[in-house]
Amino acid sequence: MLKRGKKSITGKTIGPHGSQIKRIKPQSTRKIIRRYHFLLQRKQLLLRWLNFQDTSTLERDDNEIMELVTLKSPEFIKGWKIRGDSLKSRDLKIEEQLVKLPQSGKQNDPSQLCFYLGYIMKELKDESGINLYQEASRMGQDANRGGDSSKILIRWIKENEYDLTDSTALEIGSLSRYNVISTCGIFNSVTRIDLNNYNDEDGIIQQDFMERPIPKTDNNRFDLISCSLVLNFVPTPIERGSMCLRFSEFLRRDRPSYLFIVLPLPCINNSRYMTLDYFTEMFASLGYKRIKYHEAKKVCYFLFLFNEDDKSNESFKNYSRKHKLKDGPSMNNFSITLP
Ligand SMILES: C[S@@+](CC[C@H](N)C(=O)[O-])C[C@H]1O[C@@H](n2cnc3c(N)ncnc32)[C@H](O)[C@@H]1O
Repeated sequence: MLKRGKKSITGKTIGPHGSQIKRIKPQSTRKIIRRYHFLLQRKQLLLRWLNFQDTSTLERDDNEIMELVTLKSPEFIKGWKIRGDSLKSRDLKIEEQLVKLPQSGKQNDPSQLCFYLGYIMKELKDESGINLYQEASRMGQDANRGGDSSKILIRWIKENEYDLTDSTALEIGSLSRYNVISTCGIFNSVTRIDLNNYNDEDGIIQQDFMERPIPKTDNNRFDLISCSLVLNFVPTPIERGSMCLRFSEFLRRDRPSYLFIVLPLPCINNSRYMTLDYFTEMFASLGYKRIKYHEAKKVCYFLFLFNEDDKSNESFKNYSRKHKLKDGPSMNNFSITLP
């Protein structure tokens, strides 16, 4: 019998559960994921510097942004086209300039910034770019590399004997129907959604959580939402806040319901604008009580119990802008602001 990740008789590498997927080495996995997040961050920085980051812009999609930036400067198109369709070699000079952007950026003339934006948006848009990113994320979840994060969620549920009889779960940012949340047999059904499903993995609905229709009755709400490494993927603090606010629309109110969140550890322990206490208190204002927390080497896991009656409109206003909580040269700026 073939084991996961072993070579088949034809020499092709077999991925989880027999699917044929390209294997990516752990170092490359990390590089791809890091670069993707780096490009997302630089895109936001450029949009801000080019004054496209007002609240109305948040509603705009990439096509609209492209039209607006092109009107500002045709350099955007030059940046977009510079690499043509050659996906192998990156433009190292531009990549270097992008790294130094925070130091040099504001002095650059706007058309140069538009050029960089064109380059970045093409890189991000490229289907094979996102495909590779998702594949890298999926490889990161491989059992040989520690497994997917729902493993710890299910351990907590079993250890604490949470009653989830006849229950349903929603997995946001799902990359595989074989994650432990789906295979553990605890849930009657697991709805899996992701913005992209380029690998056409069966059983994952291609859907933006922010566009998912809001259920009107508890029968259509979920007992548990799992949101692993998704909030950090959402580009701006206010969009992250909107996502946090929206979770409760999908959680049952007639019996205990749960929210499981996983974040890269530096979002919580090395940000100027976020700490463990701040995150916990922000969620408390939204009606969530933290019942479990675990820090691993690189990520941290939260399990919250939701209670609609604990929502406090007054206190959640405290989180509508970012507060500098700490400072230091090597800290990041991860933050969440509630709309
Ligand atoms: C880093 S991957 C994490 C995947 C997996 N959950 C894990 O823990 O490794 C982030 C995923 O979140 C998805 N995502 C981001 N925003 C989303 C949204 N608004 N709705 C649905 N999926 C979203 C992305 O498409 C991406 O596949």
